[in-house]
Amino acid sequence: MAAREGAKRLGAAVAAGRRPVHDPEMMTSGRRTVSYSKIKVPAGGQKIVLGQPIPDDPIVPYIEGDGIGVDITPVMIEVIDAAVAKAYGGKRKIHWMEVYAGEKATRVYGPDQWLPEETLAALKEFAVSIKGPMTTPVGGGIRSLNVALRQEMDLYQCIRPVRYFNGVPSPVKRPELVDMVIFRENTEDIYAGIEWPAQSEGARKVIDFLQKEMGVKKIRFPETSGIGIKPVSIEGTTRLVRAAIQYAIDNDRKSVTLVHKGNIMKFTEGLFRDVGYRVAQEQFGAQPIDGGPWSKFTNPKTGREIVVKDAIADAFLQQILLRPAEYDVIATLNLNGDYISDALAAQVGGIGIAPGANVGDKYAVFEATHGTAPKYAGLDKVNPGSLILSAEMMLRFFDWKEAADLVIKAMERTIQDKIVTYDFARLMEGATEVSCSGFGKAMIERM
Ligand SMILES: NC(=O)C1=CN([C@@H]2O[C@H](COP(=O)(O)OP(=O)(O)OC[C@H]3O[C@@H](n4cnc5c(N)ncnc54)[C@H](OP(=O)(O)O)[C@@H]3O)[C@@H](O)[C@H]2O)C=CC1
Ligand SMILES: O=C(O)CCC(=O)C(=O)O
Ligand SMILES: [Mg+2]
Repeated sequence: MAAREGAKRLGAAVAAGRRPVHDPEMMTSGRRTVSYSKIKVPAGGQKIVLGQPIPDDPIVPYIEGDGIGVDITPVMIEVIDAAVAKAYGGKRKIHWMEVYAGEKATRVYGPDQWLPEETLAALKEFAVSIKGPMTTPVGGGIRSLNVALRQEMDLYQCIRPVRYFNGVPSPVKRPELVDMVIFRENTEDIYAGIEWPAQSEGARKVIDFLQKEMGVKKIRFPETSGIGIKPVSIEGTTRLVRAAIQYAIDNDRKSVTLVHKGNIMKFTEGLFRDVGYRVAQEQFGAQPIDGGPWSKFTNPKTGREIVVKDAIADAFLQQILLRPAEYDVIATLNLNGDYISDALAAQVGGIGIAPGANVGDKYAVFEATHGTAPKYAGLDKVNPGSLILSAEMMLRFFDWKEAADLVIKAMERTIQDKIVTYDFARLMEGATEVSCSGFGKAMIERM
């Protein structure tokens, strides 16, 4: 079976909250094959093998994360353990296994060990994991470890649902109209990290090549330009758009919007749009509406219509504020998806409750949308909601629906009782402000 078929199913399964069907080619060995130096594999618990039923006692690796990782990760674990215990009375239990990346890895493994090999090996061996945020310095320094993980593990779908919880303070009048799921391409685009600093030998060589070999005359200041390359492929676009459309089918959604800047970047963002429509037409039987390019097809599962349309990114950013109800599933490129994630999260109360999952053919790594918020690190202050809701997505992937529902119910009740962290408290009348761990406790009390 083609790997991309496996990808389609795993991605759709994560997004739809179903476990993937049996597929021998997606299986890793049921036995332990790797020995670890610093990672302590729990004595109890079993490895998740994709394609087989999720065990009742899965081992789940987690990366604590930099900055506020130290605050939110233990709270997430406490809340998820409580939900699982309450839902299954001890019949099911996650065996958490800490693995190291980012600043903590440099403390455990030594200087410059930001993403140790055994961490990557463990994330692959145990297939499904969750991570806190990791710091990326601006300008120089190490490249993003978050992006590196996505690329190394080929986690090509970044799935970020954006929905409103009643009672959350929002800067818009009708936040409840926002109900979108972003499918962000996660391995290509300008995020590939192919770039050279201004005045470096690399930049000079590339500029020289462009000017002399390619006849490029449009580099305004060639002597002082940094250069970045933006690869966008037919394969990468096809698999991402296919996953987004499959999600729309599985979840009875109304539309899939391809968001791009293809009027300006014709052969990258424009390619994304064109290939996106082609996928809809050739793989899902979509037919052009009024001569196209918007297209539609009948959802084979529900008989309802799904429209595939596109929007240019700048216009899209104003439309999600003015007419959010018109947008549903969003498929977009890496950089656009990064911007859109935070912008949409703000409409429903901010990145304190914005969850996500990175999904590929063989592995899934769940993670919040936000970063390390360094000024709050270690203060037990920030909202743990994003990471808790990312773990809730993981529970749905396990098909542990009862536990996932408990997490959502507890989140709703806690917010409705106006027990919130600082980010919501500062915008709400009559709220009780609690700490990060206090919010977790309040959630557990309301399960
Ligand atoms: N996937 C990842 O691991 C990501 C990592 N990063 C990295 O994180 C670092 C910091 O990035 P930065 O641009 O400051 O973005 P952050 O997302 O870390 O923080 C920006 C602001 O968002 C608010 N915020 C973030 N998290 C929470 C939370 N849990 N609860 C409440 N409010 C929250 C805070 O707002 P306020 O100040 O208003 O209180 C915070 O100052 C960078 O190194 C960046 O590269 C960034 C994004 C994703
Ligand atoms: O990797 C980083 O530091 C930032 C990534 C990011 O903002 C994101 O994935 O949303
Ligand atoms: Mg981001």
